Amino acid sequence: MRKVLIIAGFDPSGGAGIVLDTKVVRALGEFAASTITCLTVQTTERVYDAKTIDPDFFEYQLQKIIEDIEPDSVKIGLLGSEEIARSVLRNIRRYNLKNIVCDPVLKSTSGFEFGKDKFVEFLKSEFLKVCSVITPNKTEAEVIFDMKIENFGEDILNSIQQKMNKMGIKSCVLKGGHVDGHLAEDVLITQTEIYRVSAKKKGSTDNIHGTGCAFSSAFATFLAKGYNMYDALKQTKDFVSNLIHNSIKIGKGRLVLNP
Ligand SMILES: Nc1ncnc2c1ncn2[C@@H]1O[C@H](COP(=O)(O)OP(=O)(O)OP(=O)(O)O)[C@@H](O)[C@H]1O
Ligand SMILES: Cc1ncc(COP(=O)(O)O)c(N)n1
Repeated sequence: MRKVLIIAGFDPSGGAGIVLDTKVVRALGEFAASTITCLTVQTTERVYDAKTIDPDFFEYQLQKIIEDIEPDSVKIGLLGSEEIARSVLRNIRRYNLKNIVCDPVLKSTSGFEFGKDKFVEFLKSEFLKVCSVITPNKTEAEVIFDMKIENFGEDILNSIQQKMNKMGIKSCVLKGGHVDGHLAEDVLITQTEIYRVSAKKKGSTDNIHGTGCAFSSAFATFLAKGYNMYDALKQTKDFVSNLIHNSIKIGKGRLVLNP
């Protein structure tokens, strides 16, 4: 069995974060271990508050679990602070971790801001370049690449590719759930290639949450299984689209995925 290490935050409603991530890895037949970066007060309606774990304590759990399970891939979700991000970076280097999928979570679907300016600058200048692939949504990509992204036209994608090369970012999947249109299109941009996948859109993206978390944990699981980037993306897209089309209402707010 393949082992996926989840580094992410805790959402008590189970709609996002580590609870959803571990269910995704399990649904795909592999084993998930997890380290918690941050606790949230959160329901299907909104995020009320978030508190990052003490950075030394976080690093202690991270190192012990890496030494024990030796993961085949890593999914990074909500980091929540520069200190936690620095700790993750240090240990990616120390243990020479591979197949790292980073979902650069900056804001929840409901609008809660998880990252402040210094944290974002650290991600852009030092953190994202050590990841195998990053999976920003439209808003996160606009912050990371410092540009407006109205659509996934050739000019915009070429400009992102140039910026990635300058910043040292190896690969990026731009997720298009929040881009207008009747298709949910995502684009994998590597240093040399641009590759698109799409699926039928269901309802309003703003009414479902956890899609980005499920996407990055599925992607990390397919990399752990040995798929290349393109095949991992195709498999992930099918898996997540299916979850979205079968999303359920468990509380008073948004629909959630139920892998
Ligand atoms: N309404 C939808 N119908 C079908 N697929 C969707 C829909 N919304 C998003 N997707 C797909 O779900 C995946 C996640 O994309 P999205 O842009 O929603 O990420 P996100 O904003 O980080 O998610 P979230 O913030 O909800 O966790 C992508 O593959 C995207 O194309
Ligand atoms: C612990 C945690 N991690 C990530 C998200 C982002 O997910 P979403 O954008 O669907 O709210 C979240 N709300 N909570």
